[in-house]
Amino acid sequence: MQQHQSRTLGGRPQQQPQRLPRCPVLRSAGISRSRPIVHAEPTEGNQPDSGKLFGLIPLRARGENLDARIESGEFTDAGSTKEKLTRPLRQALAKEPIVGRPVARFLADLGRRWRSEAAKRMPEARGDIREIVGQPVFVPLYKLFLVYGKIFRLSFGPKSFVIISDPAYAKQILLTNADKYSKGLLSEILDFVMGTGLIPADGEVWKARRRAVVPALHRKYVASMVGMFGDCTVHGTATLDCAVASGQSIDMENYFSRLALDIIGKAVFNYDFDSLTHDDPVIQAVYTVLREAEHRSTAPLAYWNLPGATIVVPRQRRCQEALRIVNDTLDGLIDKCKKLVEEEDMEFNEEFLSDQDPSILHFLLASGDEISSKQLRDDLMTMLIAGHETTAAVLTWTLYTLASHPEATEAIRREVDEVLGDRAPNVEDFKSLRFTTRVINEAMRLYPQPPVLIRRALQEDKFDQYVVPAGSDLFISVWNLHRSPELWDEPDKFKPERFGPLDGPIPNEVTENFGYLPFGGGRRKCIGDQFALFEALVALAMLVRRYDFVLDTSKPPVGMTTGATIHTTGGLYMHVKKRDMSGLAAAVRRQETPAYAFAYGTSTVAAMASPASSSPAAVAGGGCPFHTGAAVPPPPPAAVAAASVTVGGATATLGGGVSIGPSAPAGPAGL
Ligand code: HEM
Repeated sequence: MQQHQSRTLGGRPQQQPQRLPRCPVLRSAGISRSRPIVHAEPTEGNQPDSGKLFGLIPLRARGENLDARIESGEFTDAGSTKEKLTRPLRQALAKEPIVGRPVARFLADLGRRWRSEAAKRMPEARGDIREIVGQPVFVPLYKLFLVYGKIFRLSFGPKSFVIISDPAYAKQILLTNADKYSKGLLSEILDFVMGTGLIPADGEVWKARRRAVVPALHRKYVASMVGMFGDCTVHGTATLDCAVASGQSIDMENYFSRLALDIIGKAVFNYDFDSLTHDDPVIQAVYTVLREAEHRSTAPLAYWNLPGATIVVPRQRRCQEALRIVNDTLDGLIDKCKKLVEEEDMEFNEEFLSDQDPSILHFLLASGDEISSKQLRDDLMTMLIAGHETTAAVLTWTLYTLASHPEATEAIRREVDEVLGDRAPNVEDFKSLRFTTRVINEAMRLYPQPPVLIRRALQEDKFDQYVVPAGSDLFISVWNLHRSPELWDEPDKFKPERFGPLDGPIPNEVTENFGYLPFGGGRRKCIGDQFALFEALVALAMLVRRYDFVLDTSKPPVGMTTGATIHTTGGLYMHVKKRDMSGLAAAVRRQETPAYAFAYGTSTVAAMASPASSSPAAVAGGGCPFHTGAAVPPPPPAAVAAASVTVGGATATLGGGVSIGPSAPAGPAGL
């Protein structure tokens, strides 16, 4: 790897980009409909909110600045400057045999020493933060990786970060020397929402919480969740059917965000957000808090720590209010579950699971784990956030990728037709849904969630010749690892076959020797990896089998922006059509009561073919929270004013806006 000199990244001010609301709920609720000016294919990104404060350089200009400077060779200047400066003198002296040659030899020795010292100094890019802020951070990091290689320091004034893009170094940080690292910056950023939950916690607290929480995701629990994934997916098809009937495109990123929220709410604390069919203050509050966590992870100034910021800054005031709503809701759920535990007559064992409430919260309380309500809340909040955005992003980018790979879509369908037919998957089916799993594995390689893992060195550590002092902040760029030309053949191409024969092991950090980290690795590896993979698999298998998804080309191209996970810049708008299954054998299209209906009782799979989904009300499309701002205008109010449609457990009153009635008990055929 070459040695490089420190450089200054500069930027020129240009026009200010339009702000883009990233919250799917806000977007779908039409609170702000602004669209980004600058759009990029998903190798670049768009301006998040923070770009407005700290940089006036639009994305393209920023990217081009960096590209132009890389091309100019300024970052590839290698070796010792002193050695280079003295080289012409040495060459001139070498021509003079009496005095010149001995001096030249002396200078050559010195030059060798300078070069070897320089080789021990880590390559360093000095920058103007404006060239990085405001675009997805992993994009410039990738460009710099291609020039600087597997380890380099990125410095902005007094701040600096070590960027790691090498599997062996990643393994050292995550596995072999894991006790030398903490979550550092991440704990500071997430403290306001996760406190000492598993993701930000370190040391003894982390050990204790991991010991307590991991057993809750036992085999039987995950198997029962698979049934719930199917139910939630089916519930969500009402919304897709609205889109089919109306002909309007639908923001599938928003859709998956809501699906994942509904699932994680039930899985973690047995709360039915039902965000797929309605909006309410709790859902809004959850999204406000999520967006704030992302905002804080991308903002270069921790202004919220300034005295009075939470009172004076409107955004921070809103965040405090949202936190209060979420905390109150969680406290209520904790109290309710405590009462259930007191009243129920269930013996606790390591596979404890209650039909009435199979949540992780129930397991934790029934286990007799003595923890404060605050710690419990921190744990629940952590899992809510960790398990929601990630899975939603994986589904979003998988579907996006499939849109340009019809052959993969067809292969998924063949597999699902054969293995499942029209029923939802159960946990046993995963052994057979191998190609579909590979598609998700490959989409997670191309779009890792999160794209960067953050650590702080608690002690000095060494990576080959490079010393990283205690206190250093390190970014393991999973994006760089997953797209490294040294590790992958045609790294930017979607090739699910790259992981070998389908009957081989499911790729993970061990099979790929830390070159593939979809769920991290080592002792802080994701505790929800199986849960999440099953969740994505159920949703993808069921939806791709039943619907055709086609990108809405009338919308701006899909670009990337980032918070904790990779978001699209303006939504993933797709036209949805029912798949033509007329050619399929009737036997495959049978409806049956699935064996998975374990913990969440009523299965709604049979409702997939319910005529209610094509009722006039559904055709109107106004009941979908997704369609409030869609391109095709809703029907005139008079036509829909009195219409109502029952969607799963909620009655949606149609009227051109999001006006959703309270949950009403509806049978499985409610769809
Ligand atoms: C596709 C979905 C998911 C992806 C891509 C994902 C990814 C990750 C990654 C990369 C890490 C490691 C972070 C680090 O080392 O800094 C992690 C940790 C974690 N994940 Fe997930 N995750 C997903 C779903 C879930 C779900 C569903 C849950 C909960 C049910 C969950 C709970 C956690 C927790 C608690 C941690 C912290 C573990 C620790 O530090 O001990 N994740 N996840």
